[in-house]
Amino acid sequence: MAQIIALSRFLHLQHPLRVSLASLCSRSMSSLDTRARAVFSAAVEGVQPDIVVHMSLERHGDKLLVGGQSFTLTNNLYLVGFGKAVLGMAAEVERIVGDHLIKGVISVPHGIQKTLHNHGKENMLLENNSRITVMEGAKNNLPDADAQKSAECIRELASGLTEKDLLLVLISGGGSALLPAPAPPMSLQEKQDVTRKLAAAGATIQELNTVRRALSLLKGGSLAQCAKPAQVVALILSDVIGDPLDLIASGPTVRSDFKPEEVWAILDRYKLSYSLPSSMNEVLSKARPHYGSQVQEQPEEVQDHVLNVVIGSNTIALECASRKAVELGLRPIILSPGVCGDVHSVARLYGLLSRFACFPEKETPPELAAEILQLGPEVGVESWDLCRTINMLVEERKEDWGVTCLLAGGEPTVQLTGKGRGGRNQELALRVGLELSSDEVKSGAVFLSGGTDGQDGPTEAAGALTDGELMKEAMSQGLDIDGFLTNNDSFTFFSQLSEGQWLLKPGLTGTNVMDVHAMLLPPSPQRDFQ
Ligand SMILES: Nc1ncnc2c1ncn2[C@@H]1O[C@H](COP(=O)(O)OP(=O)(O)OP(=O)(O)O)[C@@H](O)[C@H]1O
Ligand SMILES: O=C(O)[C@H](O)CO
Repeated sequence: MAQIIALSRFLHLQHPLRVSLASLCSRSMSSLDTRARAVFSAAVEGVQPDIVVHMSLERHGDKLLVGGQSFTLTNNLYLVGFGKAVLGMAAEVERIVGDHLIKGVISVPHGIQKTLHNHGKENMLLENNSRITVMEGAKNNLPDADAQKSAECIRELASGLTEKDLLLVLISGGGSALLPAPAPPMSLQEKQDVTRKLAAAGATIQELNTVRRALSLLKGGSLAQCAKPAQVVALILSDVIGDPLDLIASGPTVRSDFKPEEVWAILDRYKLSYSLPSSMNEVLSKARPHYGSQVQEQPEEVQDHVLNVVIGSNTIALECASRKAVELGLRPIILSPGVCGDVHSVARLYGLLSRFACFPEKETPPELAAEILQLGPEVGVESWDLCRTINMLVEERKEDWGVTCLLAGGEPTVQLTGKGRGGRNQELALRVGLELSSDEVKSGAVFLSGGTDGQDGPTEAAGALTDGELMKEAMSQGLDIDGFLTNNDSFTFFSQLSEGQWLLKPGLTGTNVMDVHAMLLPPSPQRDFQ
């Protein structure tokens, strides 16, 4: 604590600020609301599958430049892909290098072609004469027999390649469920049971995918291993905080060490060790059959035929949002692309930051900055990023730079206690609205939280917007916020509030780099800095 207070002193937070209460109550809501929506759209636009592929592949005659390396095209190109966004990625790859493409197979979510077609996203669909076979599966994001069939086709294609060939692997979120290849003797049903139990017990994506990797014939680098001696280039659209290559879609092109004790520790943590099928014991007790002894003796040689390139991520989405903010006359600050942790703590952080940017007393209480910094580890934000943000907020206000647009991304979590309809973005917006409403002095902030895939939980909305008038608005319409929150019913709440005008409904976007948060903080020109 002492350290944190000292840090806040270092940040010059002791300015005696004088705030005029009346001035702070004025709001320019509709304009901020519209700009917040435009900033979100720009974030999503910047990570559209076809756009990120276009930005990362450069074609010069028969040369393909990617990730700083050059590959020669001699009608030697093959393609596989799995994930929610790979259809759009594949369509763009085919537009760029389709003349050298021999064959491709992609595993995509059930019904996605029809949905994209219905949303008018023809640019994300393959041409009728495409050389790529599209296989749909994994209904409700769960591995199923269809996805297993796709995984088999992908494995077969990769296994038949020679050293003259180049395999492009398209990877995006949802790829784990779309590439199920249970290591024998484990059955698909058994593997599905294990992952479902882990997910229901609250395992993180890191834990879940560590287990999935250990039980698979294709994850944890094994797909790239199958393709050897062909060159492998993986284009990855990241949906995991920090973009860990070995975890996104369980890393089929990234060699990972197989450590059974790590897997057992995870199963123990969620008290699952004693309710597992015997096949799992068998899989975990022997070295992976497809990783021969030669591989283990010379691990550094295993993947020198593989190039993994992250072509889209939450960071890129935030950068695009930031550029849009500037265009709209806002002053962007990117807090972090790694916001996680319980939605209560995340909402608290935004409440504190808004309060900080607009404190009502003569001086910012050092406890305010201290509490912000203390929350950092709980919400996945580094102290350095919080300090930088606080410092910029101080500077922007001091120099009267206008409306600030605080941007962040990541994936907070909700502990479900009720049976309502909602998602983590709508629940976060609702909780931030409560924070903003409970402030004595209104900052005039508008907050937006949205899933970049366009779908927040099992709802038709991507997220919602909110501001400090939320509580008053809800009360005047007879809506009991606490009741909706207890039942995790944020979608119903926002649908009923002012005829759903606060919902964010971009429709299915065809991409996924987790969530984007934007908090627009209007200036408070009446502040005097002495
Ligand atoms: N009623 C609800 N209220 C709040 N959050 C919910 C509710 N129902 C589900 N969720 C949360 O929504 C999340 C699942 O939503 P979603 O389908 O958007 O997942 P996702 O993690 O974005 O998946 P993907 O990464 O595959 O897109 C889970 O974290 C779950 O806790
Ligand atoms: O498919 C998966 O494993 C998740 O979406 C994380 O990438």
